[in-house]
Amino acid sequence: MDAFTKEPLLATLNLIAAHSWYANQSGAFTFLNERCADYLGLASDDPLRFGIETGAAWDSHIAWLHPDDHDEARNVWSKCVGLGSAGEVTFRVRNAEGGYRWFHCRAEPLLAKDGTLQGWIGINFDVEERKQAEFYLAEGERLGRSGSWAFNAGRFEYWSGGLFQIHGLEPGDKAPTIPEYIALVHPEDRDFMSQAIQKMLADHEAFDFTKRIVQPNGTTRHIRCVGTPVSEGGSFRRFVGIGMDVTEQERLTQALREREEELQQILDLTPQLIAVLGPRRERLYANRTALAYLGASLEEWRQRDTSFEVQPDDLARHAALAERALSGGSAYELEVRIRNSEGIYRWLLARYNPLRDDKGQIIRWYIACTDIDDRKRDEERLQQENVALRQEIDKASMFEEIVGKSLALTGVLSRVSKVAASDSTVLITGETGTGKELIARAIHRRSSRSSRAFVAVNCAAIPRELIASELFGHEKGAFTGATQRRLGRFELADGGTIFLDEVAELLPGMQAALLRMLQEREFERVGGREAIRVDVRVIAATNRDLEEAVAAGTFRQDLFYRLNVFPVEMPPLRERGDDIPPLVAYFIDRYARKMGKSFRHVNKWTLDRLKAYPWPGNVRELQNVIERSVIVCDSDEFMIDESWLSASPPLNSRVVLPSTLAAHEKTIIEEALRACGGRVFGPTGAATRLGIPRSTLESKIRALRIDKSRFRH
Ligand SMILES: Nc1ncnc2c1ncn2[C@@H]1O[C@H](COP(=O)(O)OP(=O)(O)OP(=O)(O)O)[C@@H](O)[C@H]1O
Repeated sequence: MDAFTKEPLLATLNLIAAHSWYANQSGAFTFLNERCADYLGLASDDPLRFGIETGAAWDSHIAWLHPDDHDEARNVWSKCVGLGSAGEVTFRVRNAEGGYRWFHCRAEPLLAKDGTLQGWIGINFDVEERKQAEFYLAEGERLGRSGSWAFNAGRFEYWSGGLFQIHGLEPGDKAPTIPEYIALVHPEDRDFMSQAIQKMLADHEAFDFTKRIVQPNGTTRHIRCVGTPVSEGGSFRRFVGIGMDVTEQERLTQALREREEELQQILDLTPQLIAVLGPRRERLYANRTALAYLGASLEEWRQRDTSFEVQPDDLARHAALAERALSGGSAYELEVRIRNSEGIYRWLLARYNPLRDDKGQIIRWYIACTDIDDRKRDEERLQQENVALRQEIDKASMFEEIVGKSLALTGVLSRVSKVAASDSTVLITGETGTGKELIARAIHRRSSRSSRAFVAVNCAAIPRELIASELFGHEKGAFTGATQRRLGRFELADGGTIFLDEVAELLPGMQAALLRMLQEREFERVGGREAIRVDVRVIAATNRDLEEAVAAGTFRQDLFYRLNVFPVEMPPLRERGDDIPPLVAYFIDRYARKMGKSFRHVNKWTLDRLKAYPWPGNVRELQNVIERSVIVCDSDEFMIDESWLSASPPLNSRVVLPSTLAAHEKTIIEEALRACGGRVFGPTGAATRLGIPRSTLESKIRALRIDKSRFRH
C-alpha cells in the first residue's frame, strides 16, 4: 500500500468504534487501531500502532486469544489466508488486565485491481454482552427445560439450543422440517398435532397445548407448546413461542390425579357424610354417603339452600355458629338435625375444619358429619325419664316427711305443689301440731329459693320488746344492750323464705311494720335510718281464726289480706283418720330405730284406740304418745298406755267425769262381761271382745266398781 492510501486508511481505522486491524498478505498483523491496541495494552510506541511491519508470523495474534479459542481461530485464519477469502470467527480476546471479552471478528481480503491479494483488513466487534445474554438464555432454557422457536408458513424458522435439547437432539442442528417434527411426536399424538398445526396456520390464534414426543433414544417426554402470533404491518408474519418439557409436572399431576381418585374413593366409601365448602361457604363437594343421605345429585346439592336441609328449629343456631366461624375462622362442631332422602330429620354431629393457605386465608371448610341420631334419641329419652324421675323424687322428697294418705291431706298437698313454684305469700291455718311448719318447709324446698335460707320465727315465743329487733335487726346502740349491729331474720332470709309462725300473736305495732315490709319490701333496722331492701318470700301460720281476730279488732285487716294471698288450711288429725295408721307406723319405726328396738306388730286395741281418740294436740301429740310408748314397751307387740292420751283423763279422775260418759262406759263393759260369762281375758274374754288389753279392762272394772262375779254363769 502506498503512503497516500495508507495514511488515510490508518486514520480511518482509528476512527471506527470497534477494534480494527490490518495484516499483510501472509496474515501477519501490521496495524491495530488505537482502541484495539489500548485494549490489548500495547506500549505507546509499539510499531503496530503505526502500521510498521514487524516481521511477525502469520498467526502471532493468536496468542492474544483465549486458549480454548486458539484452534478455531487458527483454522479460520489459515483458511482465509490460504484461500484469500473473507472469514468470520467469534473468540475471546485478552485485555491489558488479563481478562477476556468476546469479539466477533470479520476479516476481508484487500485486493488490487488485478485481483492480487494486497493484505487484510479486519474488524472485531465487542459481542460480550450479546454472548452473555445468549449464555443466560441458554442457561435459563436448560434450567427451565424449555426452548424457543419461530414458525411460519409451515416451517420452523428458528429453534433455540434449549429446544433441541428437550427434544433429545444435538443443539446447533438445523430446525426440523414439519414431517421430521411430526415424526418426533408420539404416534398417539400425531393426528392431534397435525390438526393443531393446520389450525394455527389457518386461524393465526395463540395456542397452548401439551403433546408427547419420543426422543431419538426412545424416551417419551411431555412437551407443552405455547405460541403467539406476531404481525408486521397489520398482517400475520409468524408464530413465536416456547416449548417446555413438562414431563415431571405431568407425572406429578397424574400422580395427584390418581391420589385424588383414591381419596375420592375412600371418601365415598366412608360411612360419614363429608362435604367441602369454599371460603364463603359455597358448596363444592359432597361424598357419595352425603349425597345418598340427602337424596340429591352433586349438582342438586350445590344448588340447594341450607334451610332446605336443616331442621327449622336448628337454623338459627346453625347460622349463628357459621357466622361466628366465618369471622373467627376456627374449627367448630354442632349437633344439628338434617333432613334425609325420606324427609326425616336425623341428628348429626357436624365438625367444621378450616383449611388455610400460606397467607393464613381460609380457602376451604371441611365438614364431616356423624349420625348420632340413636345416641341423641337415647339421650332425649333418658333426659325425659330423668325429668320424670326428678319430678317423682321431688314430689316424694317434697313430702318426704309428710306422712298420710287421707283425702284431706292429699288435697292440701296438691295445693302446696301448685303454690310452691310461685313467689306468693302463703297463709297456713290449722290447729296446733297439725304440721303447718312442715308444710311451710315443703313449700320452700319445692320453690326456686330452695338453695337459700328457710328462716322460721315463732312470733309467740319472742318477748314483745325484742320482736322488732328480732325481725328487722338493730343498729349498734339502738337500745340498752345493743352493743353490736345485728341482722334481723328478714335480712338473714334474703333470697329465701321466712316462716312467721303464730303470726296472730304480733302486737299492732309489729303488725304495721310487717305490713310495710310486705307492701314495700323494705324496712329499717331498729335504731337505723337506712331503708333495707330484701327479696324474701313470706309464709305465715296461725292456729287462731284470723278472720275472727280481724272482726274483734286484734288483727289488722289489711295485713290479713296481704298474708292471705294463698290460704292453706291444715285439717285436724281427727278429721283424717286414714292418716293415723301410716303415722303410727312411721313414728314407731322412727323411734324404735332410734332406741334400737323392733316391734313385730301393733296391738289391735291400741290401733283402734288411737284411731278413736280425738287428738286435740294433733300429730305432735300422736308423735309424743308413740315416742313414750316405744320407750316403755318391752314386748315385740307395740302397745300404748291409754293414760297418756291427754283427752282421756287420768283413771282416778275418770270417776268424776260426767256421769253419762262413765255410765255409758260401764254399760258397755257390763254387756261385754255378761256376754262372756264374767270372763275378763282369754279368747272368749271381755277384753278380747272389746278389743282392749286385759290390764286396761281390769283397771276400768275396778274404777267403775263393776262386780264381774255377777256375770258368771
Ligand atoms: N303429716 C305428718 N307426717 C309426719 N310428721 C308430721 C306430720 N304432721 C306433723 N308432723 C310432725 O308433728 C310435729 C308438729 O308439726 P308442726 O310443727 O309442723 O305443726 P304446727 O302446725 O306448725 O304446730 P304449731 O301450730 O304448734 O306450731 C312435728 O314434729 C312434725 O314433724
